[in-house]
Amino acid sequence: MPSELSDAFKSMPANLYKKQLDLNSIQELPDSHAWASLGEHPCVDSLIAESVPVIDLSDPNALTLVGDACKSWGVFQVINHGIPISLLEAIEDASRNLFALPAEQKLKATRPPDGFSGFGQPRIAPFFAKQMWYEGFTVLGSPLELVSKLWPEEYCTKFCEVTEEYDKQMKQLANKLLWLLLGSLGINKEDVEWAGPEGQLEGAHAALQLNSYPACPQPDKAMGLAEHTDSSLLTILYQGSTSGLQVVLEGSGWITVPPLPGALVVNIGDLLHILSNAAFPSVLHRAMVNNSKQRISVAYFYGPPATIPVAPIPKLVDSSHPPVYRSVTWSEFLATKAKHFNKALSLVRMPVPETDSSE
Ligand SMILES: O=C(O)CCC(=O)C(=O)O
Ligand SMILES: [Fe+2]
Repeated sequence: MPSELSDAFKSMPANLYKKQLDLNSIQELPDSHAWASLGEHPCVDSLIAESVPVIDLSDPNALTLVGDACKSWGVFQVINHGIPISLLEAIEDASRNLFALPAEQKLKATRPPDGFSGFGQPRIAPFFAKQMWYEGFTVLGSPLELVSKLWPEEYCTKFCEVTEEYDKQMKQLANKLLWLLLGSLGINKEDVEWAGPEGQLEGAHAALQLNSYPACPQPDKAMGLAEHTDSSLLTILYQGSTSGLQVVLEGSGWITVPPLPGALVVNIGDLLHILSNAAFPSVLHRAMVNNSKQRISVAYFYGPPATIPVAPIPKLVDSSHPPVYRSVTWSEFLATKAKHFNKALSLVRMPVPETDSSE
């Protein structure tokens, strides 16, 4: 099993750049990008009154509100989160500049088939018959080596300064959110072995994913990012001011997470679903496109140290709540997901105990 996060895809190489078209120059939706069945899974915004909770982190009731949102939705938006708007705007600008580079220039920094960082289609692309109206740039660790293939030193330094500051501030927020989320389940710093004595989660890993969805000539037939759950503990998403993110509301269907000025979307990932012994659902989500403007989003995937076994927290396990999952490291889970995609969680699920038929 891979020991480093960056090695997670070594056993499942996928060429995610080879056939990439320059989406900015296409006037008509090619068949390769036309998703026939989208109409079967429409967005139900106009049919339901509910919406993804918006939580003010400075609210004295934040713990309860966050706990309720995580249990029923697996996703919420946060305001008063402490990340300056100027930093959110700076990372959006930096992403726009990156994606505006000419296609042949981007080829110099494509994601290697078995690697993590660089330009490319999403890792989930091989599991879908059609291609997504999407381009991504993933950063694990410092992006300096990669971006120095794209820009002169002065531009690289600026880009790296923004991503490093973003990473630093997101890490603090992710830490705070994780303890708040776990706190809502009655979990303290002593209950998580890898948290460290002060709960500082020193070894926590994170990856930054810059997403671009160019304006699309036929948005009702195209898919930005197909439905998936994230493999993280939690993901913090900045979606700027352009709508596109949708989540599944169980029993109702897809609903939009509307962009709110300065707000961040927080969603539960597969590993927190496991850690919480399935108390928090890992929310299914997707991104749609529009025909008037490019949409940029920035996802910060926050997870545990790469090789620490993640399992349901013992305090959440008892005879009436047996462990739903076996333990798995983030690296192992990423490798499993790369191979089996939406079956990965079921592959780490504990077998359901057989019931005694004589009773
Ligand atoms: O662009 C979005 O709204 C969603 C992005 C996302 O789900 C991801 O990067 O995993
Ligand atoms: Fe996602």
